[in-house]
Amino acid sequence: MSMLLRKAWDMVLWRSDTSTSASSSSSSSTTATTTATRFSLEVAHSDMGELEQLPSDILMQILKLLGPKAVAKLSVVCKSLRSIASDNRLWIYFLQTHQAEPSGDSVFFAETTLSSGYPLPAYVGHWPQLSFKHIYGQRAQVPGSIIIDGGSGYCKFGWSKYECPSGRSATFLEFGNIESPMYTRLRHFFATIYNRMQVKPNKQPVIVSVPICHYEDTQSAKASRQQLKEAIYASLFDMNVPAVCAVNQATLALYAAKRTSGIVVNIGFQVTSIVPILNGKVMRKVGVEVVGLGALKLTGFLREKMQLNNLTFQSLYTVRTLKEKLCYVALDYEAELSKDTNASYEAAGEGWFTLSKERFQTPEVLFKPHFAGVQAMGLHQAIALCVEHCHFADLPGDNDWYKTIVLSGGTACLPGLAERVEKELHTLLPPYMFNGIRVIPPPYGADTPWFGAKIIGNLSTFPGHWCVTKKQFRQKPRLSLIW
Ligand SMILES: Nc1ncnc2c1ncn2[C@@H]1O[C@H](COP(=O)(O)OP(=O)(O)OP(=O)(O)O)[C@@H](O)[C@H]1O
Repeated sequence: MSMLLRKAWDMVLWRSDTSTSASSSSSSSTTATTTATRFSLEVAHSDMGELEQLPSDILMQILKLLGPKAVAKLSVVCKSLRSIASDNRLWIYFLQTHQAEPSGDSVFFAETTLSSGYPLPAYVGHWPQLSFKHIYGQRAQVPGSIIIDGGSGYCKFGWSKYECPSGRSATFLEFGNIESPMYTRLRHFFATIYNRMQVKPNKQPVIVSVPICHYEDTQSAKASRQQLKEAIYASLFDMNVPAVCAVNQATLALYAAKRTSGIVVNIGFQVTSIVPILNGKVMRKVGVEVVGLGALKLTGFLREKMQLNNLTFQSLYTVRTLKEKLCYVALDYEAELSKDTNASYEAAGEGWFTLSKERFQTPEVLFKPHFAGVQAMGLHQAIALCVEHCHFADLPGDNDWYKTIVLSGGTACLPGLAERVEKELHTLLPPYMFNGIRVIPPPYGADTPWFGAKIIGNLSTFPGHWCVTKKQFRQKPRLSLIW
């Protein structure tokens, strides 16, 4: 293997030498002479020699080890090498290993669907042939952007070129309600995040994600949304951020699932929103359902159950951890009650805890809010209602656009949730509405909207089509922005 690597490396070095000599000669002689020299050099080295004997998968492994720069040089050595060194699988591998992309599929989705910015193209008639080698090169030129997913409970922040968020903070505890359009609060919030990332605001574009709020299709809700938008843009531009892209969390979660249409069920910190989205646009006219139940309620419910069972704990953080580590959603609640469901977990600094029925009774609150004293419809009923509204809205285009249901939010990571939602929808909806429905668990766990933002931030066309610059904002503050 090392011999072969050396041989491949020699080819890279040879290519570097010839390109240097060719370019230096081009400055001193005529174009015709340079072309002739280059041609003869290439003919002389047009075979792959021993490398040709190798099975292509072995050769592919060697190229993977050489890395993208060397492979790009090799691709001009000869025809056979050009073909293998341009193989999309190889460049998908480099996109994953050198540019921290989660998968080739998400790059393909982004470049074919999101690259021309918002509004998204309504219908892509045929999928174009993409060269991932070309995309790799273009993406290498794109400056990294800052991503701030300002969840109402927990903020996740980091760099688009990194694999995952680099930090988190408890938004509500630290900054209060960032959905209320208070300039000073937002300015403090953003300044603190930039400080924690140790980065100057004027260097990179920023992608900001905010929870879906003021969701009604009324004039006053529209005015509140506009006010919040303007406060976000004004606070960031006053900090000299060069360009801002603000998208709501639900739309980003849909992009993370490689979709542009569907229903996003975001189980948030205090409320759950069920958001129909068509071609990247929130269908407020169809109706966003909001249920007054979120992560906080579930933690509170488990705390009460533990207190009733004389399980003592020092901090609410322990209860939250037990919820995350031990709770799950029962497929059949009644049947689960008769099973042995004991399980234990060692919470840091507090020792071992054993939970039993609380493990599935806690998430059951989502389906039976009255368990927690909340008067609201269950999650499944709210989703079914949204599906009905989408069906009868009879919007132009694909009739089944709403049949992909993407779960989002930390609570949506509870094991068994997608299966249970699907089962309940099967019972609640007539077959012509249910057939084709697919419920997808959060594609990137609790950080799903952050990853949706990363997909946008690493586009080969970013920031061009997605961002608003300070100048644009100052000239036209009320321009219709992505929300
Ligand atoms: N694996 C898990 N299982 C269950 N709950 C989880 C899991 N991971 C995180 N959570 C819970 O998710 C909650 C935080 O959710 P999330 O980060 O989505 O909130 P948020 O983005 O601030 O909400 P919002 O959508 O209102 O802005 C916490 O209560 C946490 O305990």
